[in-house]
Amino acid sequence: MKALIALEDGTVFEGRSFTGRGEAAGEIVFNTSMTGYQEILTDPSYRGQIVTMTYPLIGNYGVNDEDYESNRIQVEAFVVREYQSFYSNWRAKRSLGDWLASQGVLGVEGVDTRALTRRIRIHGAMRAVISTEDLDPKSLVERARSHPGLVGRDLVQDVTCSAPYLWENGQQIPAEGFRDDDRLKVLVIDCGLKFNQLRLLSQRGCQCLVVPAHTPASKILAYAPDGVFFSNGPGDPAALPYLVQTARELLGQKPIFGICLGHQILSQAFGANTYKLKFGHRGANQPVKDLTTGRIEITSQNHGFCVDEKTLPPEVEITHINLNDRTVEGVRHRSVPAFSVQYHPENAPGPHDAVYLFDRFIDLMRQPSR
Ligand SMILES: NC(=O)CC[C@H](N)C(=O)O
Repeated sequence: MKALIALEDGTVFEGRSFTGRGEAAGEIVFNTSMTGYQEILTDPSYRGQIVTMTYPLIGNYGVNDEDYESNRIQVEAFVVREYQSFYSNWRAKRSLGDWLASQGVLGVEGVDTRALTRRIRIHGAMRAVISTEDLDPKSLVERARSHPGLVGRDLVQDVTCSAPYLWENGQQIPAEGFRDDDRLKVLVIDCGLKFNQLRLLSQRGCQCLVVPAHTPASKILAYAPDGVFFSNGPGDPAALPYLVQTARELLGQKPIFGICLGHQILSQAFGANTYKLKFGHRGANQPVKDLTTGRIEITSQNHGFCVDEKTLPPEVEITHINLNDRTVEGVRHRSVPAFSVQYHPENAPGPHDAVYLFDRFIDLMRQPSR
């Protein structure tokens, strides 16, 4: 079935749906990972976005029961060069196409994804509409132009959990507080988190209580955690003043670790601003330098906004930079226990180079003064 993708700059690409009829709108972005589509599709940070993969062959290892990063497919639609319905992997349970269709998410193949990616790289991430229903290019371009886009939108409220839960043995268990045991208690603020963050904290002996993004600092402190973690999440970090306020109130009270959107929230609590990158960083081989050790790490990334280096106050140190474009990838406060990174050390999908950051957080929580 024919499908069209119309961008706000008037460009129209043609492809074929491999999931039946459908239509979606959002910001169109590209991801350069060669594998990991199951984790990418379930990453809540992609809410509001149509994702295209630069790797040309997608679907050949199917979809399994383990590699979910949240409870549903989060992207608005998925665009590939060549979809492979014949899959082969010992863990696979279903095809990518069946899985997308079962959740009503449009998948389109046969698209010139090199041209599409080049367009986004040159002109920036754009609003787009993708459809099998409306095949009139003019009307689709008009509709892409009237889409609200991401800037100024709080998408966290669409993806955060509705009630607190404990993460125990890979299960989400509704809970009103921590269990009384010897494990370190990590209060996780769910801005659209990826499950691998919980898996890695649990593997390191932490008990994780996940709470909705609107939970105020007073309530967070009443849970008496050993540390607070701000997760990744979708949309514009500048549209989340309530989360910035929470982080500000927690600074100096508890050790804090933030990932991606969590890093952007923490940086704003430090007094910095964020801005939108032209086309963002999305992939599994972004080079980052840890300025505190001199080590280079290859990282997994997915973000379209960034912390403005010029607005960071002197009491905050830049700990990591991106070696492709020198943008800020990590910060830490010089006097209170709070640090964060713009990339995804939970590595799902992606290389494990940055997993040491979870150990840094644990060390911070274990320091006797706290
Ligand atoms: N993965 C994330 O947390 C993304 C953060 C934010 N939505 C951005 O695009 O920059």
